[in-house]
Amino acid sequence: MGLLTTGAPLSWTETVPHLPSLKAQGIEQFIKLWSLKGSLANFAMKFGDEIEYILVKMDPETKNARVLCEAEKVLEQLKAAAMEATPGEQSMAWNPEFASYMVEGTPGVPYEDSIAALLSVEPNMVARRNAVQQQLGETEICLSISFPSLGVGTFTHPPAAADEGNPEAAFSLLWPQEAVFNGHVRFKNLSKNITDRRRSKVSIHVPIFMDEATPSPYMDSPTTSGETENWNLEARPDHILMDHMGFGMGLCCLQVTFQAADVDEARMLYDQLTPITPVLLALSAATPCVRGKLVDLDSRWSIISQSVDDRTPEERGMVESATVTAIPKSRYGTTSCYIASSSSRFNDTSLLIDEDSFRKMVEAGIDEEMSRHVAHLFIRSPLQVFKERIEQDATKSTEHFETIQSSNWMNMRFKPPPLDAPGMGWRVEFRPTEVQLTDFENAAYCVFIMLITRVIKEKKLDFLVPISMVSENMERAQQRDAVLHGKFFFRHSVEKVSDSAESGEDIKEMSINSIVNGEVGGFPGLIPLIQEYLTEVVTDESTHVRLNAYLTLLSKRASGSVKTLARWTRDFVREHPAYAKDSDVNSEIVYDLMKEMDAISNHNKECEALLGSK
Ligand SMILES: Nc1ncnc2c1ncn2[C@@H]1O[C@H](COP(=O)(O)OP(=O)(O)OP(=O)(O)O)[C@@H](O)[C@H]1O
Ligand SMILES: N[C@@H](CCC(=O)O)C(=O)O
Ligand SMILES: N[C@@H](CS)C(=O)O
Repeated sequence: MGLLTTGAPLSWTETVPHLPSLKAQGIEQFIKLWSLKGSLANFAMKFGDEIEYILVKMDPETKNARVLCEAEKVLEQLKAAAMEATPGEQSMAWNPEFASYMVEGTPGVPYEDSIAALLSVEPNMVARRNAVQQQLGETEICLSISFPSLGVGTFTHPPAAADEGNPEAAFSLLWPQEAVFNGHVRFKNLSKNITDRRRSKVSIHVPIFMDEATPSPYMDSPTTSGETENWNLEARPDHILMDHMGFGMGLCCLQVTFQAADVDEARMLYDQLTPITPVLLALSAATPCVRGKLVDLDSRWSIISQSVDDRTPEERGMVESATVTAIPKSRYGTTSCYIASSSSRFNDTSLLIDEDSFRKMVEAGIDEEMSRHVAHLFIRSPLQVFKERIEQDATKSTEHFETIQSSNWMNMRFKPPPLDAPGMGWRVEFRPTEVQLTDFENAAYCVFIMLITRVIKEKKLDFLVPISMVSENMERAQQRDAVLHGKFFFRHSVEKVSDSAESGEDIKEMSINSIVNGEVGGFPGLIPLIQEYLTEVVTDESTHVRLNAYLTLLSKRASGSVKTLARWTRDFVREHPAYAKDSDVNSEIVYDLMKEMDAISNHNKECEALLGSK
């Protein structure tokens, strides 16, 4: 959801003169925050999930499924209904997301660190889905997926045409402004400022899945008449092309946030969970259809990365410059460094930092690793600044820090306690997991992430590999069927850090199956490690059974005995009578896919291939 402060937003041109001051204030705010909150201790472990849902309008007569752009109205109703249901203590909370067809739901208050809380994750998700569905009409459905045919013809309801080349719509030939959430300026403003900073539309390339009848080479063409020449300049053989932030940020995920006891524990968890993020990306793969085509990737990650890439041509290294430093990646991308002092030897890539910010933090007594992490975030420009609040008092606001922090979208996010929330501690957010179709699956992934965090904490396990290997693993995790065929750098011994790890002796390339389920005589496996922990802390048989159902799902996904949503969707498309084996997922297939998904997520249909036998 990001930072949702309000006011009159500055355009990118208006922001430029203020950049040095905004960054200086942002760092001053972080330094202040560190001095006020750095020594907070003894916070209880808490956690919460965030699920992004989409609204879909089904038209049984024409067999069309379109995204329903009514999130603003639905959110208002959801908030009102939540208030009415349990005054004072709401069981769910609702927030906007980038697209006008998305809503984000979280538990009303974070969960406590207890086994009972783990068991309440799924019922809460069920209640959330029902709550959204209750606000919808008969032919309107709520799904926790990324919509497969964004940008294909008139893909919204009410119908809206892309305002071709309109600067307000970030010049997209395919995406209408009506599909961006209008109830908060953040989303349109981010989209516009990204385009303006970059000095061109975003350009998103995704390799197409080459099926038997897919034209080869495949050249994408715009669905509208305008700007064909520019489109052709951007298009790449065998790739589909998309030209708006919505194609990325209009996709959905499942995120889990943890509160740590103190800042040191938060740093440790941030680092230890980082090598596990690619494993979850591969294991949760759910995005094989993009812009109405089967693609040769299984996840949303690189699409979102390209969709918010605000780097200038000089920063992207496309135009030589003696004064501008090239930045190797987008602001949505893989984590660049570990942040605990003890992890620093695994930071094996050169890290771009904002030198001035770094110097100020070190001079203020903040250690080098933390200063480097924040100075790395600060290589990015603020994209969301409000006229009324350019000058701020660092004892009262952290807005300029948060503006940069909340638009650095990486595998993990390290979240300082807000200034004005005395009960809130240091938190870390686990961000890459693809959202799953059913509440059972989303609960399974959330509980798994929570339990592995618990195990890391209790058993002091060490998963660190050089950060360059995490980046490589993130690339591998997105590949088609990475869960079955990918190999990932992983430590095969989880003893406390040893010197051998430094020389790489402790690290092997392992399959997701080996990492998740373990190897005979080798790596014990994440699930066996969790199970061992559960036998120590859970005495009640029925609790074991329920938690084991979640672990079994992930275990079977890892071994390939049940499909990821990506594989299941691919198979559905390829077996559909209207599929011509040419990679095209036409409107009839999309309609039937949405219908099938709705039936499965509402328990009207069993799906053993996806969920396993219960
Ligand atoms: N004290 C806490 N400890 C752990 N989790 C928390 C805590 N407070 C909130 N959460 C969880 O954090 C998530 C939302 O975090 P936050 O309110 O910081 O949202 P956000 O701004 O959307 O974050 P982001 O943009 O980083 O996703 C929810 O899952 C919520 O349940
Ligand atoms: N929808 C984005 C996340 C947006 C956010 O950071 O809140 C994703 O799928 O990763
Ligand atoms: N929802 C994300 C992307 S726009 C954010 O607000 O940060």
